[in-house]
Amino acid sequence: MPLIDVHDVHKVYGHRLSLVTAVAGISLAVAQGEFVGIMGPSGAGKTTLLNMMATIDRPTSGQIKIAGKDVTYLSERVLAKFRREQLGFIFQDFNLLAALTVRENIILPLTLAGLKVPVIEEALQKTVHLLGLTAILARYPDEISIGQKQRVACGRAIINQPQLLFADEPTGSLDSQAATELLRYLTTINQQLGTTIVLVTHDAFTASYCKRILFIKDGAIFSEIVRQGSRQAFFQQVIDMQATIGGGGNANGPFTTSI
Ligand SMILES: Nc1ncnc2c1ncn2[C@@H]1O[C@H](COP(=O)(O)OP(=O)(O)OP(=O)(O)O)[C@@H](O)[C@H]1O
Repeated sequence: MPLIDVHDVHKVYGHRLSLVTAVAGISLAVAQGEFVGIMGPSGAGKTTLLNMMATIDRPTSGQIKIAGKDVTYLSERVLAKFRREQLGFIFQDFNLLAALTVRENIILPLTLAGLKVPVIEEALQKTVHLLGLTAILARYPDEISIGQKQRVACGRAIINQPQLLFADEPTGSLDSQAATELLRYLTTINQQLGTTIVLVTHDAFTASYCKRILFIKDGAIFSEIVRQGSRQAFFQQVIDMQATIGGGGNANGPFTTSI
């Protein structure tokens, strides 16, 4: 059974006189433990698709199952609990709370869930050890680097050990060194913790860390590539596919030189 099962999903925004079809009948499956990228031109429907899989947005029609559970039409209250317990999220702009320390930001999901201090402390230690954040726990977000900010956001996303981690342009605000670091940590999370990762990106270097990439165009799946050889070879495949798909690829983006 796939961990994520998307069946003929459509998403239409707007009202009768101005309808926008963001997703036009996508079906896909993501297996447990996969590291999947979603790419495609600007406006292709990537974020809409990710948000529907992440239960942040609802399909207009179609069905989405996560671990066999149909999440398509669950109530908002049930979905909020499901997200808190089963899913992790990383966004381009980190979404850290400026008034909280790094430590408080990372443990926030567990504090909100009302877990006991020793349980929180144990989870915190594991997370900060994995992400190399031990030395900066007492600092505030405006006292750390951009790359550290995204690692803190990553820590907050995985502290509840979600089976699924969704990331929307996680390297979009990072320089190439910080991006590389984050991508190595995401690889570790995928390989060591077995966390399934689904990531949206415009960037070929970022995508080259995935094991499989779905290319979306005009709200539909255009093609798919699977990494078989080296990451460098996969990077070239991504660039080639971006050239084929056209419109909005980032083949000359800031990270292409670091390959
Ligand atoms: N809330 C909304 N209301 C109306 N239209 C929307 C909304 N969200 C997205 N759209 C439209 O749906 C289409 C797909 O948007 P989406 O953000 O999913 O694309 P994307 O591939 O993630 O684009 P980008 O790479 O530029 O972020 C676009 O035409 C967009 O303008």
